[in-house]
Amino acid sequence: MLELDDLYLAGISRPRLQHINLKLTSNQLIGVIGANGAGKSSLLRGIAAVEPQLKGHIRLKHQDWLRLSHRQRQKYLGYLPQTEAPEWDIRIDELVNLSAQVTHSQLMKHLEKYALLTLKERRVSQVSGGERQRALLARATLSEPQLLICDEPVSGLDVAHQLTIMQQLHNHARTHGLVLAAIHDLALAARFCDSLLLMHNGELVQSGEPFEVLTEKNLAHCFGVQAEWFCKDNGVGWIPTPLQAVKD
Ligand SMILES: Nc1ncnc2c1ncn2[C@@H]1O[C@H](COP(=O)(O)OP(=O)(O)OP(=O)(O)O)[C@@H](O)[C@H]1O
Repeated sequence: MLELDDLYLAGISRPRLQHINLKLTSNQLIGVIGANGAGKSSLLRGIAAVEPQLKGHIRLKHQDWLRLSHRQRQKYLGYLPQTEAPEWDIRIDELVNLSAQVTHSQLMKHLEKYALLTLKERRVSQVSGGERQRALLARATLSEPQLLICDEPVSGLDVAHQLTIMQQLHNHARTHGLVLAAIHDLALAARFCDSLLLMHNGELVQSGEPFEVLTEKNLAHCFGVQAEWFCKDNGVGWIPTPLQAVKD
């Protein structure tokens, strides 16, 4: 469904993205992982076509994605940037329905799915950071996009909402297409994602099933930690330890 061919994005001291080649099939939830500054947002912004300096080729369903008009891309794309502070202090239901413009009953159903029904009449300035994050994700998914790109969709959410949102992203992938999400919580990524893309210094170090990627070697090289993993029922957890002693 999505093909990335030699993506490159220049940076200040080093390229933000280099030599990114990848083919992704539909109906998958793909987690993009890596340490701070690894290039996760750069990759997602590049695919969302909001990085004008990006070099290389992207094909979505065999179409030259970067050459489509903004309007043509909007038919396929839902994008939740890393930090989006809404420009207008509008009501939550207006914010969610800003781009898709669905019917009242469709909107209510969607607000319920994202636990926003009781907040729908509040203004953006009258909700918490996590509630606003849920509203922005609800906005990105309202048109049921075939390509959904979310930059840290669960950062700042409480644990119950993290689990709900990860399950919804998984369901979205199965029903509508491809979902790419940058995720810092590796246990959540391992539990819900079909595949992981591990970024380091602007390069794609490895892609594959979660525990093919979350190896001792990769965790040490890309995150500077060693890890002990444990699985119970359908949950996955880990205890990371820094490789270098923390200085006082
Ligand atoms: N506009 C920019 N111009 C030049 N370099 C940038 C720009 N934005 C980010 N960078 C640099 O590009 C590299 C990758 O940044 P990016 O935001 O993609 O990382 P990330 O993996 O998403 O990190 P984080 O987990 O901290 O959000 C970093 O070294 C960063 O300092």
